[in-house]
Amino acid sequence: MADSTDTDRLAESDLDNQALFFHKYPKPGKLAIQATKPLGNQRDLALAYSPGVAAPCLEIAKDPSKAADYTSRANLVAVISNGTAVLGLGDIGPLASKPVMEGKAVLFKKFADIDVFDIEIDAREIDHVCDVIAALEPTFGGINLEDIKAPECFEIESRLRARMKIPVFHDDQHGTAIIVAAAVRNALMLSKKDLADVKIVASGAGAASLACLNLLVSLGARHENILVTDREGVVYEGRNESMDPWKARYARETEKRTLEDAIDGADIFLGLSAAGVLKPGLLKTMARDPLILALANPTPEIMPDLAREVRPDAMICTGRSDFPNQVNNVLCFPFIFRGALDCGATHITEKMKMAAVDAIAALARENVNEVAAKAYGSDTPIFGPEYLIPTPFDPRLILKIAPAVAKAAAEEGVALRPIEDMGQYLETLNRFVFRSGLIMKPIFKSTQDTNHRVIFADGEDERVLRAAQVLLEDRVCQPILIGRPSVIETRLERFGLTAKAGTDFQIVDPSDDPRYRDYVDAYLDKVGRKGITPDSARTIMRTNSTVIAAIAVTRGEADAMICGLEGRFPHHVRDIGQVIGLDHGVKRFAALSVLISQSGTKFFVDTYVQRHPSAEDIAEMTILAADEIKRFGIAPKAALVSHSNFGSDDTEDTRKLRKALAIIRNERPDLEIDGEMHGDAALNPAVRERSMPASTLTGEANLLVFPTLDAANITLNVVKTMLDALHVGPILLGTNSPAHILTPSVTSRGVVNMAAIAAAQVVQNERGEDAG
Ligand SMILES: NC(=O)C1=CN([C@@H]2O[C@H](COP(=O)(O)OP(=O)(O)OC[C@H]3O[C@@H](n4cnc5c(N)ncnc54)[C@H](OP(=O)(O)O)[C@@H]3O)[C@@H](O)[C@H]2O)C=CC1
Ligand SMILES: CC(=O)C(=O)O
Ligand SMILES: [Mg+2]
Repeated sequence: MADSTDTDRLAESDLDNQALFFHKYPKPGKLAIQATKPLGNQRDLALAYSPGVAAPCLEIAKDPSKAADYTSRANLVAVISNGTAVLGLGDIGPLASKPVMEGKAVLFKKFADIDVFDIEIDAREIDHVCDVIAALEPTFGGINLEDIKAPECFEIESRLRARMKIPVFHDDQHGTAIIVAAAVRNALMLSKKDLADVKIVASGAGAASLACLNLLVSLGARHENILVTDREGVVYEGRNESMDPWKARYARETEKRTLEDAIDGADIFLGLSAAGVLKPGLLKTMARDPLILALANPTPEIMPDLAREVRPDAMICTGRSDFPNQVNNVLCFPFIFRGALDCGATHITEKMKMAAVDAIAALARENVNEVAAKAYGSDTPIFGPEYLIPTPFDPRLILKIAPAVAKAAAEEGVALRPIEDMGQYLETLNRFVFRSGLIMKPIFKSTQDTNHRVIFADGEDERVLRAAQVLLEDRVCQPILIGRPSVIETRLERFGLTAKAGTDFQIVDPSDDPRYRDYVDAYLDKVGRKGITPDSARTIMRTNSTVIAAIAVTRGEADAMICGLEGRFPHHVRDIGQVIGLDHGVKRFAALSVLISQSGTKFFVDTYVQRHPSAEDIAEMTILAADEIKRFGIAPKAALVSHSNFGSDDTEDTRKLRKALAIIRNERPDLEIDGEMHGDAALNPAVRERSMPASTLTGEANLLVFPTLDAANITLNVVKTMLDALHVGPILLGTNSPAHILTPSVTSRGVVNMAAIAAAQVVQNERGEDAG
């Protein structure tokens, strides 16, 4: 088993490699453009392009506000950088900044469904930068300036705000300031200190730091309580080196010259400078219950564990997602822009920023509701030193920040399209709660540090080896690999993976394992009367890694198993059936597949096992699938899909579905389900309403149940390919212990997801046993 020091070492050394791999495959980069209108025929072409396109052009020429109706502009933001202050990496230039800007674009999309063009400009002079950006106004609904260094960024932003009639927002300044202000407010509430009295020492006198200080001052912090340091040390009155008018506002008449001098007695350390600037010893002189905001990215001014050693009373925040209290502008920019775009704001005003601060700070102090709890996984956070602000995954962020910002915009008179019906607006925002594509989050969270053992039948496969490394680093489970140790070691080295076979994970070598005889006996116990002779059992136990994995699970040497990267699905089903068997009361296995795409998450059953299920089989698989879906924190809504719509045809299959519906309604009246119905009626309530106004299904179905394997599997693959969706699964339903059969086309990410699902099933089964 790997201890935490081992896994830390692995994580530090291998994250870079994984990040390079992640960015390169399957397509370089993180973004692509997607058309939102079909271009299926000559007529579509005539509408989308010449001659039809002239009509919206002329409408917009007459009335520019019509661009919001006829183009994507109102939901399109430019993330623009000149690469002069890229994270804490410094002035690495516009081209090298592109991965960060693509990353910001993806966050805009994921968290707030805002489309983004990332624009990296080769321009450093203020005039040049402003001319380039101002000229882009016709294209965009908003401008998010990113990683442009101080002091130029201040002038650039204020000039562009004056020149442009769309929101211009320098994220490193204001996004950071908003989230810092929220964290400070909540921390001071816990330490029972007043912002007007606290002493603040800042490391960094650049874009982020000065904007944070400005906002804190406007909230009540006092200039005379603030000391700012930069590369030259304390910013004092009379200093000439590396000064500018924005820094000069914080120059103090003081004898202090170093961070060490300045931090003495400070209540808040605000780090927006560079890695490792804050040495642990310096924390000793800080006031009681200090707040340490070590926000440099990717490596903070001090790592939380070092800070905690010296100051156990400290509240510690970083910009990173792998520690509690992630104070990062990602908590702000997607949501503030969502609110600003939705009301057609021409500017983001101080009042809109304050509304965002209030919303974020208040959210952390609210009880976590059921929906949000799912984003946090098993440990529901409680407001306190380890939970000063919500995580970026909290689905309530968009519901709170966007309306507050839009309301403030209307009050300030900068909203061209004020939101008229806030209730209705909230409804539309609700779509993010389940469409974020972050569906695997509760699964991963529930497995954290539980250390369950997942055995992989295909332990020599590159995808399994890559997955094993990720699973170890992310503390999802302890992988056990079946394979030849020498092959595994050579491949780990070849793929640049730092995990060590035998140390970081256990290996089961089928040709040389001391438990071999015990395994053969255990197998014969299971299958001895099913036509397997002792001789063939011995051969199978040397050659069939699915059987070996399954025996390991039944002997309690592993908690769950993954196989199927090679070989035929039905053979693996047979082996698992013979050894692990069916869960109590279950008659047949079935396979549930999840498709995650930009347009939502859908579950499909049975995609791999039962060719021609009976009505009883369909009822059973639907109930198993619905229960599995709850593990993802989703309430199942099932549709029995067919070529027939609520009795429009009468065939063997439609009768079968109707009978299945009756069985399910009888056995599980709690389940929201209807059928048989067309696929479009399942997914579109308006279509369903036309044919069956009295349907017991509400909204969009998320579980599609098919009459045959052909129908389910064909639909799965067609939809997956057309939507470029991520397939998670197949999840084998009905097993006595978690066991999953992947398909030969699975990626290493797919292996990770399925191992996490298996580990989460173990966790949940244990909880069920404890409760029972
Ligand atoms: N967590 C979050 O959400 C955010 C974090 N950040 C982080 O903040 C940092 C600064 O970003 P930003 O303000 O945009 O960049 P800027 O280039 O505008 O400012 C950087 C500031 O840090 C100072 N600095 C750099 N190195 C050191 C050092 N070794 N010791 C003391 N001071 C130093 C610079 O000093 P000088 O003036 O002397 O050059 C300058 O004042 C980055 O690490 C960035 O990742 C930024 C935005 C958001
Ligand atoms: C988070 C961010 O914007 C930065 O570190 O620059
Ligand atoms: Mg930035």
